[in-house]
Formats: sequence, C-alpha cells, structure tokens
Amino acid sequence: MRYAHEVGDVRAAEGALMARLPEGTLMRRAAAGLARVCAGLLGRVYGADVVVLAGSGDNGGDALYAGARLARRGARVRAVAAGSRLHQEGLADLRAAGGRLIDLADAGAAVAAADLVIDGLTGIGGSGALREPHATLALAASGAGGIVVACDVPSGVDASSGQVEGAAVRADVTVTFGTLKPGLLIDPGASYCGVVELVDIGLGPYLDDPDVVSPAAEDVRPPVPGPESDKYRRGVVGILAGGEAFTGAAVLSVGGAVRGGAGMVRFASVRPAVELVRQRWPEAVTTVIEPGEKALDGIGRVQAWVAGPGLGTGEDAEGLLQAVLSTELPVLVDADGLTVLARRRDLLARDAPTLLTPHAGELARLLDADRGEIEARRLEFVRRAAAELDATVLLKGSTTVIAEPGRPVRVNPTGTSWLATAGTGDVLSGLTGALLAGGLSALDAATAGAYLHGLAARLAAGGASPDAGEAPIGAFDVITALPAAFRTLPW
Ligand SMILES: NC(=O)C1=CN([C@@H]2O[C@H](COP(=O)(O)OP(=O)(O)OC[C@H]3O[C@@H](n4cnc5c(N)ncnc54)[C@H](O)[C@@H]3O)[C@@H](O)[C@H]2O)[C@@H](O)CC1
Ligand SMILES: [K+]
Repeated sequence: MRYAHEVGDVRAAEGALMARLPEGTLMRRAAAGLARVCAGLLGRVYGADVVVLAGSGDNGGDALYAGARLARRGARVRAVAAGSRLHQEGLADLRAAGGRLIDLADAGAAVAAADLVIDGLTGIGGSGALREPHATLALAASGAGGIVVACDVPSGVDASSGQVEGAAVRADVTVTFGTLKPGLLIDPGASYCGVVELVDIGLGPYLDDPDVVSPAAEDVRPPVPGPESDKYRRGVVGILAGGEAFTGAAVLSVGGAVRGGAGMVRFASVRPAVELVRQRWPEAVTTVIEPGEKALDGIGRVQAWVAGPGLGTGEDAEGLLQAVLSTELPVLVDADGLTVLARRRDLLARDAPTLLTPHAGELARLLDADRGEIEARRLEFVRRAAAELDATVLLKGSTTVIAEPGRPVRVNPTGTSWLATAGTGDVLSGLTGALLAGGLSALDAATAGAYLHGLAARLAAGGASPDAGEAPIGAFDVITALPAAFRTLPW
C-alpha cells in the first residue's frame, strides 16, 4: 500500500518534527534525496549540464541545495529565478559550489540544452494556475529534451487534489518528501509526475492516518477457494442486466463475473438478453423476466447482486432495481441502474452494503453536479458522493478512485487509456459483483475489482511480450485477460 497525505497534514507533521531538529535539517534531507535521485538518473554527474528552475519558496530552496550538491560533484549547474525573490541560503550554497544564476531571458535555451532540469517552481505551497513567468518556464521544462525531475510535486499540479488549472511541468520523475501527496496519485496531476520516488525525511511518526492510499498487488486479496468450497460457498452472484434495447452489456457483465471467480452466476433479464447470455456463457443459470414483471421471485439464492448494465431506465427497470435494493444483500449498482437512482435516491436508504460504480457523467446526474468539474476534482467528488449517498462509491475514469465514509480514499494504480471503450464498465461490474458475492467487503471488492480489471486491460493491450507495444482492445479482451491478471497476484 502506498500512502498519501494532504498538504495540511504534511505541514503539521513537518512542524512537529522540525521543532525537534536543528534548523534546516529537513531541507537538507530533502535536498540530499533529490540530488541522489538526479545523480542516479544522470549516471555520470561530472560535466553534466543541469538547470534549476527556482521559485521563491522552500521548494525552490530544496532545488537550489540539490543543485549545489550536483555542482560539488562536477556538474555545470545554472539556476533560473522565477520571480524577484529566491531562497537566499540555497542560492548562496549553489554559488559557493560553483553554480550560477542566469537571466530569465536565457532560460529557454538553457532548459532546451540541459541534460537534466530540476523543477523547483512550486511545491505544496503552490495554489491555482501557475502565474508568469512560472507558467512559461513550466512549458519550457515540459518540452525539454533532457530529463525533467520535479521537486516534491510537478509545479502547476495541486498537491492535495491533483487538479491542474493551467500550465504544469511534465516530469519524468517526481521526487517527493516524507509521504506521497494525493495529487501525485490522482489524474490529471498523476499524469504529470512520471515515476514517483519517495524520499524519507523522518516524518513517519508525526503523520496521521493517510487521506489516500494506493494498493499494491499484495493488498488485493480475492477469495481463494479451499478444499471445502462448493459453488455456493464460493459465492453466487445475481446479475440483473440487459433489456430489450441492450443485450451486450449483460453478456459482458456475466463474463466479468464468470472470470471473476463466482461459484455461480444467476442471470435474470428479458428473453433476448437471456438467449444471448445462454449462448455465450453456458455457465450462467438464467431466468427470464417477462415484460411488466417487477419482482425477482424464483431466481434462487444469491449472496450479492449486480444491477443496472443495459437494464434500461423505464418503469420495469425501476421496479426491478427496487426489488434488488430491498433485499438485505450487498448490491452493486452500475450504468442504467445509476440513472434510475438519480431520480430515486430514496432506494439507497438500506442497511446492507451498496456499491455504486459511476463514471463522471453518471455521478454528475447522481449529485446534480458538472461532469467537467468531477473529472478535474475526482477526489473531492468521490468523497462527496460517498458521504451524500451513504454508499461505497467507485468513480471510474483515468484514475479510478474509491471512497467509503470514514475511510481513506483508495486510488487504483492499474489501468490504461485503452480501457476507455464501450463495455469495459460492464465487465468491471460483473467482476466486482463476483468478489462481493465471494465475501469481500464493498470497499475491498471495489479495490480488487478495479485493480484486476485495469491490469487485465494492460495485459490485453500490451500483449504477451513486454516489448510488443500496445494495441486497441475491446471489452471482451479484458474478460479474456482476467485469468492472467489474477495469476500476477501473490494470493
Ligand atoms: N516545510 C518543510 O519543513 C519542508 C518543506 N520542504 C519543501 O518546501 C516546499 C513548500 O515550501 P513553501 O511552503 O515555501 O511553498 P512552495 O515553495 O511550494 O510555494 C510557495 C511559493 O510559490 C508561490 N506560488 C504559489 N502559487 C503560485 C502560482 N500559482 N504561480 C506562481 N507562484 C506561486 C508563492 O508565492 C510562494 O513564493 C515543499 O513542497 C518542499 O519542497 C522540504 O524542504 C521538506 C521540509
Ligand atoms: K516543483
């Protein structure tokens, strides 16, 4: 698990630690770590051409001190001041080490020619869109031919939220201090970071519980069948999906559940969807729902429900969704089910776990909010959704984030842009429903589902060999790659 803390928590921990240490200790630790990573990236420091972009705060101070360390090892280090002030001790140290300050007018050429650029424009103190000349320097750094290393946070990325309001530095590596910041894990900010390296400066004992966590493979624990298991004990998932208009969603959702480890999949829908599912997934036990039917009698026992993919949003769909949500079972609601919930939020008043899996557009309808704002501020909106809807909420998108009231937000580390294609969400619903039926909590099922789904997509797009390059994929490819994704887990 990787842990991230918001800026307020980082500052509080730094304050508590700094009170016990001689002045400047933390900055020296940070700068030493930053210089170490830069030296490793350069390979040969002696003779390397390094440019430091320094803002007027302590982020610039870190970068200047790191530049001084590289200058002492023989690098040619030039610094550019963004703004009228600079961290004076940092600048003095750089000068003492043989580095020098160059004019802003010469910055573009220096950045373009550098082997390595250190971005120390703004760190956790940055707020809002970068002003000038920071914005122009950030764009120059982003286009640099050499390696770009961001100090603590890529400038222009909001450390706590990942929001990017204007220009921001596109880094190859981000060296962050003490703990990760949420903005390094969540898009759009995450996509500016490159590889994130954490430098320990001793904050650990002073940090509260994390605000955001990102699971690793060992944190993903799908239920494992034992010698005692039978299909019922492994978990029976009920899937209510597909309608007269859409049948593909049902096939994909059932496929996700079959490959997601369900002991049995019980599928209920109108006749055309049932016929298609039977053809493609003979493993599923199917029940035909006649038009106008609004109860789910005679379907048999299930341990969790998935409701919504391709279901339609009319009266019949609403009645069936109501029937599912009135059970005392865990229920995952997706797609059309979410559209129905947007007008029937009363259906969410239940005691059993509810897991909602919207994309930004569906969440916009549920919260009566703007889709663009949700995409820009995913962390804020997934938390708000979990609190307002009193449910576990998995917000799909470029970074999938999962929130439950009172728990740190979980950020999914897998996935690929190739996943942004029709039908992949239906696969996720079935897969996650199978994990829910297998006994995982809503939060753990959502975490494992998102992780395996993103990994399967990467494996499908990337092919068998790591050098094979990538290719577009469809939702069925994700289902096909699920066993390979499961196999990567340490179980
Ligand atoms: N507080 C500490 O104990 C430690 C802090 N460290 C470093 O200090 C940084 C935080 O330093 P500061 O609090 O001085 O803040 P920063 O240096 O991150 O940013 C503040 C400066 O950026 C300017 N600024 C803010 N938003 C801007 C915008 N949109 N456009 C242009 N300029 C903008 C402000 O006017 C101010 O000059 C951390 O990110 C980290 O790099 C590390 O040295 C570790 C220890
Ligand atoms: K920075």
